[in-house]
Amino acid sequence: MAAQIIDGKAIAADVRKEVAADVKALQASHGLTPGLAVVLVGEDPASKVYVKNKAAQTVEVGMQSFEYKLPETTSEHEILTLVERLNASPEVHGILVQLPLPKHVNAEKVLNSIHPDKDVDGFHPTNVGRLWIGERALVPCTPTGSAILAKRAAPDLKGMNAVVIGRSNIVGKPMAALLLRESCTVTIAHSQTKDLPGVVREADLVIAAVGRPEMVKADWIKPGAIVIDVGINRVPSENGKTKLVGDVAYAECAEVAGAITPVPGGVGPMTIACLLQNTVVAAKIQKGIKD
Ligand SMILES: Nc1nc2c(c(=O)[nH]1)N[C@@H](CN(C=O)c1ccc(C(=O)N[C@@H](CCC(=O)O)C(=O)O)cc1)CN2
Repeated sequence: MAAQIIDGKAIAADVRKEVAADVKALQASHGLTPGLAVVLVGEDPASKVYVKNKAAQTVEVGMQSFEYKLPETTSEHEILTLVERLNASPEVHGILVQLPLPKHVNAEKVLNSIHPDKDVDGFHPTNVGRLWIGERALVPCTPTGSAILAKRAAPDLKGMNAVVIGRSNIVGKPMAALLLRESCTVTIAHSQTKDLPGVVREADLVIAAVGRPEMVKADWIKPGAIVIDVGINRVPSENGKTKLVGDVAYAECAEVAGAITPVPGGVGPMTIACLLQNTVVAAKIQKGIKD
């Protein structure tokens, strides 16, 4: 039987509606309008599109958007100075530095300079720690979006065997922490995992976040499993142009899985929706407002 297609575009639109309602409520109760600052350094074409979409959606949900587009040659010191200014700005509740940064910039240093309470990417070590010990934290957007999509397919993930393929700080590790919070039994698999197909075959829930086009094949998937594809890979297409594919061989896996996310239109749109959600959370944290 063909899998249920989990529609990330539609679910992201639901999340944005909820954020817009939260923003209205905050304005009414505290006179507070959350503000998000996005910093783009350089000319990466995909990053430019993502930043444009972030700014547009920020305004759409009723928040303030601050965009900083800096040339490729901007020094690390200049970026750190800007972040320092944004850390101190009362109008800015969330700060996001778009990745990748140019090679001459130490990305870790820049990300760690963002105040943890304004770190809407959830990459700061303080938020990483808060997530793992179960404190109120700003949680990375892509894993948060992936968990929301998985829960649309199965509202209760408790007791499921979840295999996360990929161990990045941005997706794999926080994803594992979130699934643990949902009481899944979590395995983090990676390039050195022995018999990766065999490990994935045990999973009721597969999160593919390796960055390798269509690596996960149908015979890796347990029949009925939920498959969440975090990969966004641009590959040559038949017509001489390029197309986007995930880390999962979608057509064949959809024949075996119980539910599956497409690429595009799956996890990608959730990343920005969850960023908006995090900006509201950040504003509340800064004003001492309980959830
Ligand atoms: N500071 C950060 N940098 C980057 C992040 C991040 O979370 N924080 N993630 C990615 C890029 N990204 C958001 O910034 C992002 C990627 C993809 C999508 C998306 O909607 N994708 C669409 C396809 C879009 C296309 O056609 O290219 C989809 O999957 O349907 C949104 C946001 C790296 N940098």
